[in-house]
Amino acid sequence: MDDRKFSVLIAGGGSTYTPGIVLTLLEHIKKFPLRKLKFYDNDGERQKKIADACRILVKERAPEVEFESSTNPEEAFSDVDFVMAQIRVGKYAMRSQDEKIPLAHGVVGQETTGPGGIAYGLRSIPGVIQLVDYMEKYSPNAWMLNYSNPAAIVAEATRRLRPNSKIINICDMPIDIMDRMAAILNLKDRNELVFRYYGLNHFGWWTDIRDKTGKDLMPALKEYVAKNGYWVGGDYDKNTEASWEETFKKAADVYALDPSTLPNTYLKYYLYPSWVVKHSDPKYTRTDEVEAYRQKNVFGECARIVKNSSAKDTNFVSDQHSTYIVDLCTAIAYDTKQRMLAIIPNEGAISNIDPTATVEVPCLFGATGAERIAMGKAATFQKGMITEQNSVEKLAVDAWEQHSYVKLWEAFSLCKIVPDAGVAKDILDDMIVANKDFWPELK
Ligand SMILES: NC(=O)c1ccc[n+]([C@@H]2O[C@H](COP(=O)([O-])OP(=O)(O)OC[C@H]3O[C@@H](n4cnc5c(N)ncnc54)[C@H](O)[C@@H]3O)[C@@H](O)[C@H]2O)c1
Ligand SMILES: O=P(O)(O)OC[C@H]1O[C@H](O[C@H]2[C@H](O)[C@@H](O)[C@@H](O)O[C@@H]2CO)[C@H](O)[C@@H](O)[C@@H]1O
Ligand SMILES: [Mn+2]
Repeated sequence: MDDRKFSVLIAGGGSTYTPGIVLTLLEHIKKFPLRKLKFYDNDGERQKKIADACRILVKERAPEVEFESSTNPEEAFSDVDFVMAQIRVGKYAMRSQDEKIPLAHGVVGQETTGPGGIAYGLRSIPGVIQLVDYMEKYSPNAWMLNYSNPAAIVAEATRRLRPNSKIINICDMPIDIMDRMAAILNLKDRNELVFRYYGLNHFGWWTDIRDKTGKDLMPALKEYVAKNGYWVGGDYDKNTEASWEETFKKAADVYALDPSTLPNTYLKYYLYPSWVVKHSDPKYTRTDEVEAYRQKNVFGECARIVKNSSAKDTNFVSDQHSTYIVDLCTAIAYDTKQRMLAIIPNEGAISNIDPTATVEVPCLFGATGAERIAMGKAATFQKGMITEQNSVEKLAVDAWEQHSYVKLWEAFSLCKIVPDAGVAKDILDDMIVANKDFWPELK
């Protein structure tokens, strides 16, 4: 370890994830030393509520760290080593539309999946590209870890539009599942697992999981997942919300389709769309839950901290999502070559998939970014699914680049969870109206 200290910018400072990330950064300050912590958001009012509380948190726990919060890109992006990007273009109001419009047509309504995910993608592309451009202008040596969703479409867009940028797109879903796997096996945490995984973001499979002695852990995990999915229960799941409980349990049915691998939970939307629609309330979707619980708790706790001028007794906790991000920064900063997942141009990592596909595979993280590890061939079932879904993601980016109605209609129609091109068109036409302030005008 040398004597460097880092300046970190959280872009999307007003996000519900911000306090958890700040807490994790402070808890890991010995491993990843900080000199500055900065927030940037284009909604100053929302960001201020989080920033006022985090300023107190930082002052109490690490007074040597400078804290700044700004809506001015030059101020925010100057003198920065790492940018953690977590914006939600259109905020929860638009996430709600992404979920409710498809459901009104009997189709899965989900943040990153199907028509909802595509709609969100077309909003996120310009937002994330703008962040990359700010970073390159004001701190050209910085790295961006982007987890603004839908990460698959955003990563395809940055691959095409900013191919040389120092942006790494990431997701915490496999992290959450691997921590569950460790709990199922009575191991300490995900770092005990040596794994092989391949697919697209929110669309992948583990093919091999071992402990550090090389012992195959797949048989025990499969036996458990076949009965319980990734649901651990008890203390482990005491704060898990009902909709996530349903998702973790449904992984048992997803697993049944290919007992040679273990699946990502998001595959439930593609493989059991009718079941998902049947279990959805078109008037009360995940956004309503998030607004009623996570957003309310986070902003409520921030207000409490500000009122008390103290965060000593805060109930904010560091979670898997933020420990993963700190692990990634540490690996890049100190060239540790830690093996973690990234969403990255394929270039042979999955040998029988288009080299220009944007895939999710294990990578070695170090000073030059993420180096993909070859995962071999996708099996027939996976190859078919990946090829179709990756084409959907590519068509969505084509549509945004070319302002093309037809490309977007093709993306909706090709998507596995949309029954036919007629339904696709009906959803698309409603979404064009809802997204008029965000999407390019389609020809
Ligand atoms: N990849 C992953 O695994 C993963 C995990 C968790 C969350 N996320 C993503 O993180 C993001 C934040 O989620 P959240 O639920 O906390 O949302 P949120 O709405 O609470 O926060 C997002 C913030 O982004 C700001 N914002 C929107 N557009 C912006 C722009 N163009 N420039 C600057 N700021 C902008 C908003 O004002 C808001 O404060 C979402 O994109 C979500 O999907 C990803
Ligand atoms: O519906 P939300 O907003 O609660 O979650 C959507 C996100 O879900 C995944 O991230 C989970 C993660 O798996 C879990 O461990 C914990 O950290 O919460 C995260 C958010 O709830 C998914 O990977 C993200 O891409 C989604 O945005
Ligand atoms: Mn994710």
